[in-house]
Amino acid sequence: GDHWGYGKEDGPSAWHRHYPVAKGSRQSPIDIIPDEARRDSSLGPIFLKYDRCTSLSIANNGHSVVVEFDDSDDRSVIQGGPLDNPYRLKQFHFHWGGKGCEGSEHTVAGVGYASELHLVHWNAVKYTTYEDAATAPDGLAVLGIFLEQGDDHRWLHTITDVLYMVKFKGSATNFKGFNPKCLLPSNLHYWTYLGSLTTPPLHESVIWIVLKEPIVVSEKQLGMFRILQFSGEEEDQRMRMENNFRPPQPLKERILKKRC
Ligand SMILES: CN[C@@H]1CN(c2cccc(OC)c2)S(=O)(=O)c2sc(S(N)(=O)=O)cc21
Ligand SMILES: [Zn+2]
Repeated sequence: GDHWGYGKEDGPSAWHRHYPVAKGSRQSPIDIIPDEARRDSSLGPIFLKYDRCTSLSIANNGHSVVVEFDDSDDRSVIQGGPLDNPYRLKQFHFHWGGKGCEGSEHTVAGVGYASELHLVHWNAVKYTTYEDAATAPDGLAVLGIFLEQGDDHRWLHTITDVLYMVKFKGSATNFKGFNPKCLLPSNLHYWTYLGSLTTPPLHESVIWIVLKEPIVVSEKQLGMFRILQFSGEEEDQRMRMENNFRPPQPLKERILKKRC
């Protein structure tokens, strides 16, 4: 099983022991410095075609809460921006902090948000399976959306109201008819760079597209994420799921880009 986590012994600073790519040349997340982002005239707008998306389930995988989609055809894709073809939506999940402190993975000029939503897509044009795509340099496209603490988010309730059903690691339940379009901010201005999964296996296979505009959610809604447990129901050690974020990694020889 997964022998990694976010604790002192098994957390991000220890991942390199089992996953040496943790010290690679295109690791994620990064600290985004807006003034250093290079304008790129070849970057067009991104298009999210989620209208026919089919959510299937919501689950606690011991690292986050994940909503899985039917990715057996191109019914829900992201395209445009830095992408050469459409990438299929496979799942989305969140990263968050402890009481009132940081929680996002990417930071902006050194400042973190309370949480970060990741919509994971894969290149089904070039690769036959998700697993093949997840190890290819242009295999995945992850859309990152910051969550800022403030007023209640009307639609996030659809998710936070069912978290009690997936409290423990390994629990899952039906979650049909959810369209993540309702979690998007009003404008899709973005930064983009070549990076990796932010969790083991840390594959350097992700084209990151991080939206500039956060969505606003309430402290109460953020608190609902913290009823989740890293641990399974049978384990006697209760481990509240929080601070499940990797800190920013060295940019190295990469250039952060933005649309003109
Ligand atoms: C546990 N964390 C997820 C692992 N996944 C996974 C699943 C199946 C195979 C595989 O590699 C072969 C990886 S994943 O690709 O769904 C992603 S994306 C991602 S993030 N934070 O960078 O957006 C974390 C994870
Ligand atoms: Zn993630």
